[in-house]
Amino acid sequence: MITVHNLTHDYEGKGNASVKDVSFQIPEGTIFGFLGPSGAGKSTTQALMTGLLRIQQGQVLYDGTPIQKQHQDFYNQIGMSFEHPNLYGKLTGLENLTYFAGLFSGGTADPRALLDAVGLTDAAHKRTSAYSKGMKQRLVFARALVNNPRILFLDEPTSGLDPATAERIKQIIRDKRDEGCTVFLTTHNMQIADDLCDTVAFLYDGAIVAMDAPRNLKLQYGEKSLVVEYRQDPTRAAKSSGDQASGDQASGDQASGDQASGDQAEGSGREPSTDPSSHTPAVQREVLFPQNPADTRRVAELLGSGLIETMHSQEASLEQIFIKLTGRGLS
Ligand SMILES: Nc1ncnc2c1ncn2[C@@H]1O[C@H](COP(=O)(O)OP(=O)(O)OP(=O)(O)O)[C@@H](O)[C@H]1O
Repeated sequence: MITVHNLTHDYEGKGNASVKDVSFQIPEGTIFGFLGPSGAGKSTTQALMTGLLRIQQGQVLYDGTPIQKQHQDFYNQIGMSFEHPNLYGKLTGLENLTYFAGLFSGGTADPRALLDAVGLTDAAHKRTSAYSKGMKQRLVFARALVNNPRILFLDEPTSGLDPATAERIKQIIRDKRDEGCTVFLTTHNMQIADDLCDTVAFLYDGAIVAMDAPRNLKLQYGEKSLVVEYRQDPTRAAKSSGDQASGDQASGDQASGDQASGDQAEGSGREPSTDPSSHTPAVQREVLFPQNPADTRRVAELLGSGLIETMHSQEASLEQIFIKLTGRGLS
């Protein structure tokens, strides 16, 4: 269990603290997401938790023991990956990992297996100065795992990665958690947090403004919305079906109009989404909030129109909740 208790840090001692009375607990074998915009105090908190910064006020305890009293062996048990890769550019990926593994006194993971896990086998013998940003990012992530850590500190582990690679890294993080590793993950990315974290804390201007499981935050602060897809134009719909009933072909204008908008519509639902040859009218999409009286009237109106194609409820995203609580987004 990691316990952070009333942590406050003022770099310049001028009363404008970067971290303000921050407290949380992270049970073993869980993923804790620390979310906040740039300058919120995430890195400062992480530096205090890992002993990189001296604690001025408050406590950081690992299984009840303050970090200041941890034995040197404590550092054999933690892994850290930073957003900005710090690698030896003249060494290959494999050499970087092998060198790093040699710094730990406990058992370490096989560097080749780690390279394989993050998709860098083919680049194992390439100097890291020639790696792309994403490759460096993956190597730094692999390096954080080299000492089979019990606690992982991850800073934006998937930023700049393509979706498939990001998914691969996310799965490794989940696997580590399932093996009992405790993960402290700092990010701006609410989707990653939602996908991975057991608990998230929203940090804003040095203070925690909300903290809970993503699902609970959505239940507590999130406003559900209704996504309604409906046929756009009843007169066109009537005309079109009338034409069909009478055996007429649609006019050139009608057909080309549907074609143009139908092309835009594939998958989005915002624009017409029909086969132009079917004469089915265009489909529009609206997001409505039932707690808003005007939106409730609109839902009733659409229901009464008989034009609705689909309707489903949608949960608020963590990003929307963060904006609701702080008045600003994460980027
Ligand atoms: N060494 C330092 N000296 C003085 N102020 C600092 C120092 N490091 C950070 N700060 C200030 O502390 C505040 C929090 O910074 P911190 O780097 O912890 O934020 P962050 O949430 O990690 O931001 P980012 O997402 O951009 O990394 C900022 O106002 C920053 O300017």
